[in-house]
This record gives sequence, C-alpha cells and structure tokens, in this order.
Amino acid sequence: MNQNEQKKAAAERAVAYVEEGQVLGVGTGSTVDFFIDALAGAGLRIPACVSSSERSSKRLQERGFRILDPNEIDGIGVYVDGADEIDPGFNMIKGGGGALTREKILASMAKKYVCIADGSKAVRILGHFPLPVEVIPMAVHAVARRLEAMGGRPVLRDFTTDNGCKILDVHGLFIQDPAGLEREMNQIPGVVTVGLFAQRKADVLLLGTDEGVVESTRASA
Ligand SMILES: O=C[C@H](O)[C@H](O)[C@H](O)COP(=O)(O)O
Repeated sequence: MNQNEQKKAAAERAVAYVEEGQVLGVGTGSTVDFFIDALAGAGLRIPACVSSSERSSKRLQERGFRILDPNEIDGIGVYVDGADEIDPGFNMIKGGGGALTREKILASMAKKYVCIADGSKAVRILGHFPLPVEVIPMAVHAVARRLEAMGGRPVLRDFTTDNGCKILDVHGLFIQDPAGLEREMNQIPGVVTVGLFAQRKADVLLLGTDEGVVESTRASA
C-alpha cells in the first residue's frame, strides 16, 4: 500500500470506534479527510460533531453532519485524529496542518483518543518532524529566541491559524523527554500551544502498513 492507501485504511478502520448517539470529536488533516468520507458512507447515527478546524467543519457539514461549538457540550466520547509522529509510548507530534491548539482542546475533552496514521508516522524518538508551536503574533521573535536557546531551529510558517496566531516549526530537536519538553515550552510567554501531545496521549493507534492496519492500545502504566 502506498502512503495514501495506508491513511485511508487506518481511517476506515476508525469508523468501528465511533459510538452511535454520542457527540464525535473530529481532528484535522489528510488522514482525517479520509475518515470523514468513510464516516459519511457508514450511515451511523451521530447527533453532532465537534471539530478541530474550519477545514474539517466544512467537510463535515458538506456531508450532512451537524457541528457544535465545544462550549455547548460537557465532553466527548471518542476523538479521532491523525499525527505527524507517534512514538512507542504514544507520545505525539501534531500540528503539521496547523490545528494543534484546537486538537489539544478536543483531545483533553475526550474519553478516548483514536489516532489514525500511515506507517511513516511511527518513530522511535520524536523530533525528526519539525515541532509546531503556535504563538501569539507579537511574541514570535521573543519565543523564537527562547526556542533557539533550547537547542531548536525555529522557522516561521507562512500561515495564520484559525485562532489568528502564527506557527514556529522547530527543527533539529531530538525529543527524549516529551512530557518535560511540553511542560517547559508551555511556560514560554506568548506560546499558545506546543504540538507535543505527551500529557494527553493517544489511547488507540490504528497504523496503516503494507501488511494492513495494525491496531494497538496504549499501556496505561
Ligand atoms: O494540524 C494537523 C494535525 O495535527 C494532523 O493530525 C497532522 O498534521 C497529520 O496530518 P496528516 O493526516 O495530513 O498526515
């Protein structure tokens, strides 16, 4: 299977995790696009969705799904989203599509996070993929200097997020302590969200591979 076929296979498998009658959390990205299409074809009874981006909301609405503001609900049963990298402990780098802040909010509201990805996303150590950091526009230079002092090489993305903020993609990191780095970067004034998901990890991983979809559950310890 090529990369897109792996994404599609993982996305289609995720439909089995959707709980009928419950509000569904939907992330952002090319793998999630496949998921939305598969969901639309499945004919499940889904009262509404909350989504992590304008892009996904639009795709969902075009396929007949109702979108709610997360402020209108108390929690999410299942949240389905992709990842840019995921390590054996299910720590992730996310935000390649720029939706990291809303993704982190929805992931934090969800009982179960189902991660869908192609095989290239599974890594031993996070950091080959540049780490996205969403930043308040007036703090871009100050935050970039702090990230450089931490050993990274931040590059400003030519992009404005759905929240009106900017993204610094931090190259050159070799992330041996994802939770520690997430905490440390979160403390930098002007940082909205770090695209490291080490405090709220995925619970289930559906990984598309040449041999089919490999399904695994995070060890709770
Ligand atoms: O902001 C985007 C998200 O974190 C995506 O889940 C991530 O970038 C993976 O995207 P894709 O499914 O396109 O590889």
